[in-house]
Amino acid sequence: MAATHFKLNTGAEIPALGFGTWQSPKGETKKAVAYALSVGYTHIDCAYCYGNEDEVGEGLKEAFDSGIKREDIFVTTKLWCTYHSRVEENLDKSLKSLGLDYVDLYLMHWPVAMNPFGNDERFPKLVDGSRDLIREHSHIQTWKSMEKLLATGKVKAIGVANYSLRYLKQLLPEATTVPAVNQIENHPSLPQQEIVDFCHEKGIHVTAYSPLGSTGSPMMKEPAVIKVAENKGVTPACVLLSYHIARGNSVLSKSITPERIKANMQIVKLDEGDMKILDDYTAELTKQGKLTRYVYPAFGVDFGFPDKS
Ligand SMILES: NC(=O)C1=CN([C@@H]2O[C@H](COP(=O)(O)OP(=O)(O)OC[C@H]3O[C@@H](n4cnc5c(N)ncnc54)[C@H](OP(=O)(O)O)[C@@H]3O)[C@@H](O)[C@H]2O)C=CC1
Ligand SMILES: O=C[C@H](O)[C@@H](O)[C@@H](O)[C@H](O)C(=O)O
Repeated sequence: MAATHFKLNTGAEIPALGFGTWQSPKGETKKAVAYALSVGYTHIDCAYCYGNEDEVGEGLKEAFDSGIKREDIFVTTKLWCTYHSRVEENLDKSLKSLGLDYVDLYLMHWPVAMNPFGNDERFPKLVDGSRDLIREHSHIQTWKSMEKLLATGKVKAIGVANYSLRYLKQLLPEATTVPAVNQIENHPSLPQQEIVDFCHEKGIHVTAYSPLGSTGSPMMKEPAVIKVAENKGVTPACVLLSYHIARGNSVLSKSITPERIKANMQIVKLDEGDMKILDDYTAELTKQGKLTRYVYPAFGVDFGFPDKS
C-alpha cells in the first residue's frame, strides 16, 4: 500500500494527500472544501493571497459541525509577500478567516517581499506595471520572524515554499529552525530531483503542488502518464498523484468538481517499472531542454531554479 502519511521534522504527521484551494472561485470554495472533507480528505492547503480563506473557513466549519474533529485535519496556510515585515499580522488575518486558532503548517509563500504600503494590498505594482518589491528585505529576515511564531502556539510547524537549492543553501546556515516543509511545483515534467534530494537529506519534507500541471490539468495528456495509467488500470490523475507518494513526498490536488475531488483520492503504489516509464519521460524532456514549469509568477526575481535562471 502507498504511504498515507509522512513524518515531519517536528514529529507531527502530514497526510500524503492534500486538497488545494488556489483559484477556487468565490461561491465554489466552501462547497468544494466541505465536500472534500466529507469524503475523507484530511489535509487542506490554503493561502492568504488566494483571497478565499473565508470560504475555506466556512467549509471547515461545516465539516466540524458534522462531527469531524479539528485535530484530525491538517491545515496549511501561507504568509503573503506584502506581509514579510508583518508576519504575525498576516497569520492572524488567515486564522480569523479560517475560523481557527492554529494552523498545522505556516509557509513562506514566495521568498520575496513586496511593498506593504503599495497601490494594492496583495499585488502592488510600480507605474511600469512590474511588481512593487522590497528587494532589501531578505527572505532570511522573514524566516527569523516566522521562527518567532512557534512560541505563540498559533502554528504547529513552519516551512517554506518555492525554495530552490540556492535559496535553501542561503537559509539553512542562518536558520534556528529547519523548515518542516518545502512546497514546490512537481510532476514528471518538472521533478526538481536536486531539490527533493537535498530536502530529504536535511529532514525537510517536500510537498508537490500543481501535480496535474495546474489549470486545465495538461499533464494528464502526456503519453507516458497515459501508458502507466493503462498498465495499472487507473486514471492519469491517479498516476500523477501517486508518483509523489512513491518518491516520499506529499501532494496537493485542487478541484471544484465533486466527481474529480472524489476520484483524486485514489492513490496506488507505483512500482519500479511504472516509475521507470515516468523517469525515462523526464530524462527525454531534460535532454531536449523541454522541462515545463507551469507556475512562475511575474516577480521579476531570479529564484534560482535552473530552468528559469
Ligand atoms: N505554494 C505555491 O506557490 C503553490 C501552491 N499550490 C497549491 O497546490 C494546489 C494544487 O495545484 P494547482 O495549481 O491548483 O493544480 P492541479 O495540478 O491540482 O490542477 C488543478 C486543475 O486540474 C483540474 N482537475 C483536477 N482534478 C482533475 C481530474 N481528476 N480530471 C481532470 N481535471 C482535473 C482542475 O479543474 P476543476 O477545479 O475545474 O475541477 C484544475 O483546472 C493548489 O490548489 C494550491 O493549494 C499551487 C500552486 C502554487
Ligand atoms: O500558490 C499559488 C501561486 O504561487 C500563486 O499564489 C501565485 O502565482 C500568485 O497568484 C502570484 O501571482 O504571485
